[in-house]
Amino acid sequence: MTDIKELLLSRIRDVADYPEPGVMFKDITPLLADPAAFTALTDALAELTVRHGATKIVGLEARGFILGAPAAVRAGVGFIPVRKAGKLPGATLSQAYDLEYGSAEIEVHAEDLVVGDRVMVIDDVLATGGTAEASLQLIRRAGADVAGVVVLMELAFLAGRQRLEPALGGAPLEALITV
Ligand SMILES: O=P(O)(O)OC[C@H]1O[C@H](OP(=O)(O)OP(=O)(O)O)[C@H](O)[C@@H]1O
Ligand SMILES: Nc1ncnc2[nH]cnc12
Repeated sequence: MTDIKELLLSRIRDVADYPEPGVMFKDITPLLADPAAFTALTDALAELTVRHGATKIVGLEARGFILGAPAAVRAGVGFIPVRKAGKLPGATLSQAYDLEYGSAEIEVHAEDLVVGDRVMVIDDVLATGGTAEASLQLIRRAGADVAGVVVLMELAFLAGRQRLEPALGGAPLEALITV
C-alpha cells in the first residue's frame, strides 16, 4: 500500500454496531482532525477531479460536503451540494434511494446542473452504492454529464461498484482505499 493510502487508512476508525447492529461504521472524524491527512486527501480528490476533466463537484450530504468543498476550491471548480430532502430553498430535482442502514431522499437545485457540465461526485464511503447511484440519476436528469465518482473508502463486500455500473455509463469510479 502506498504511503498516502496507509496514512488515510490509519486515520479512519471502525465503530462496531453503529448506527445499528451488524454495521461496521467507518468514522472519518480522526482523519479530518489531522491536517496532514486531510490535506493529502484534499489534494488527491482535487487531482482526480482535474484529471477526469470535471467542471463541477457534487458533494453528498453531509460527509461529502466536508471532503468535496475543499477539493473544489483546490481544483478550481464549482461546488454543488446534493442535500437530504427539504433543505434546499429553490426549485429542486429529487431522488429516493436505499442505503446500507435505511432509506432517504436527496435533492439538488435544478439550476445548479445544466447541459454541458461534467460532474465529479465526491463522498466519504461507498457502501451499497444507493446514495451515489441516486446522485448520478439526479445529474443525468439535469442534463449534465458524469465525469466520475470518487470516494475515500469503498466497502467492496457490499458490492456498491456493481450496483453503480449502469448509472456510471462508462465513467470511472475511483476509491482511494478499498476494504
Ligand atoms: O453506499 P450507501 O449504502 O448509499 O451508503 C453510503 C452513504 O452513507 C453515508 O451517508 P449518510 O446517509 O449516513 O449521511 P451523513 O453523511 O449525513 O452521515 C455515507 O456518507 C454515504 O453518503
Ligand atoms: N459502514 C459505513 N460506514 C460509514 N458510512 C457508511 N455509509 C453507509 N455505510 C457506512
